[in-house]
Amino acid sequence: MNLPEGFQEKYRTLLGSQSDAFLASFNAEPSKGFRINPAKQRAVLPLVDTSEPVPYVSGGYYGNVAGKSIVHTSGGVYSQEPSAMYVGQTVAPQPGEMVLDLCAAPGGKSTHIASQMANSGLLVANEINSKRAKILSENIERFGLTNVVVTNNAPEQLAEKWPETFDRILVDAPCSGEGMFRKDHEAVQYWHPNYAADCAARQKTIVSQAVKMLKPGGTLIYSTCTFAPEEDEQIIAWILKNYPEFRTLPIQKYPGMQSGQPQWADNNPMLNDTVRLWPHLLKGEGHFIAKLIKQSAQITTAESAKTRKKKRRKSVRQAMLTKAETELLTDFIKQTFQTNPFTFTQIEINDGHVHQRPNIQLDYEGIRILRNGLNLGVFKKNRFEADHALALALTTSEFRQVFEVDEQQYQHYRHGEALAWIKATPQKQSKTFGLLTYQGLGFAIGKLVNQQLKNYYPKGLRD
Ligand SMILES: C[S@@+](CC[C@H](N)C(=O)[O-])C[C@H]1O[C@@H](n2cnc3c(N)ncnc32)[C@H](O)[C@@H]1O
Repeated sequence: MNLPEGFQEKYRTLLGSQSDAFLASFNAEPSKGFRINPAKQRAVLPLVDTSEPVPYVSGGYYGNVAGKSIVHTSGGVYSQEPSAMYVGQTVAPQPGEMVLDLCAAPGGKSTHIASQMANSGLLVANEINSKRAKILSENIERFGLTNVVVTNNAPEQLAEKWPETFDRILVDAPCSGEGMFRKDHEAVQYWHPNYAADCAARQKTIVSQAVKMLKPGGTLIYSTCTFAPEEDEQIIAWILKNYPEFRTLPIQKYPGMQSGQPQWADNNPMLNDTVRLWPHLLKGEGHFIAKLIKQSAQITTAESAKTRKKKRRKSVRQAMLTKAETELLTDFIKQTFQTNPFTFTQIEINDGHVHQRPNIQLDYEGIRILRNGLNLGVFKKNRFEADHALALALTTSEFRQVFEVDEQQYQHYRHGEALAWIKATPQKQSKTFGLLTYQGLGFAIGKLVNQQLKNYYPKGLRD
């Protein structure tokens, strides 16, 4: 790979005797990996090669999974390069917590974080870029997550709304991406001697908003996929200097991982707690991770009281279903599921679209929401149409009708075609929704009508 002269010089100076190995690593193949969705593990394990586990991530494996394979489309796995998996592992959310992933698209860390929360508590997965936020939302859906709200806002807008709200915040910052040069050759072209400093300025702006949203006692995780000290140790040194209520927490170092380098910033020994993953020392791309705890209140007591009052004044705006809509939805649930899998008190309707919000609620006025928990479906004239998300969030045993398809039918359905279905037995009810599975994994919703499985595969996902 052609690396800019300035880049090579910079890392020769910083890395000394290690620099040859470091620069040579750019000519090696990038590492690939996938993470198994714990909720679908039993069905996925026989279908993937788990011979090479990533030693520092439970459920993480080296290898490649095709995007069109059933383990991928059913949300059984998330393809993620191995070093990046250590970020979600370091976040280590506890069930029931309120977590914010501030720079979340396309969703690698969010899907990992939410998987560890086992659908309890709340994860707000935010992405500033609207196109990327849509992809994030699709990945949250694919992973079958029901406790996630996907938002599309600038960090400043969220901080205004949610002061001292979260137990954990991840800032997986936009960065110069030097650690991804092997994966994305184009990224090299953006490199210039001041690029890291430009990125650092933006990172400080983002972090300063994250700091406001963290509860006292809360944990901030900061990560980048770059080697540049300006964006790594120097950002953490800046946080420690400007926000004295923060201190670092040690991150476990597995073989091949190194401590952050205090001498690349202001020599603060706390930087030894941070971790660097180098491509010449382990099988993975370049990453930096820091974990910090906020020890005391960031905003003054007077300000907190004002915020609490403001929060109390805001009533929760929850659109309710009409009697007719409730009846239609109840019929749909009875016909489709063995027992009611939903919590009615959390069901809301927005423009005919029905969703079950997570059980922890925030004030979302003025916030752009792309997904709020689990999408159930939409009212259309006098019927209720099931949402694709149900196929991914619910298990096969929850559906009354399960249609196990073969390889060819799997491909056809994903192209958008209806399937002839003559296997219908008397107990298979006509005109009701059911789950399509392939190799035991649910991947779509379908409706059996006159010995045909009508296609409900979302247009945007067809191929
Ligand atoms: C490293 S990527 C995040 C990757 C993601 N966490 C994952 O694991 O899939 C950084 C993200 O920050 C977003 N971003 C860019 N500028 C931003 C800003 N000023 N504030 C917040 N996020 C920003 C980018 O659009 C990008 O999606």
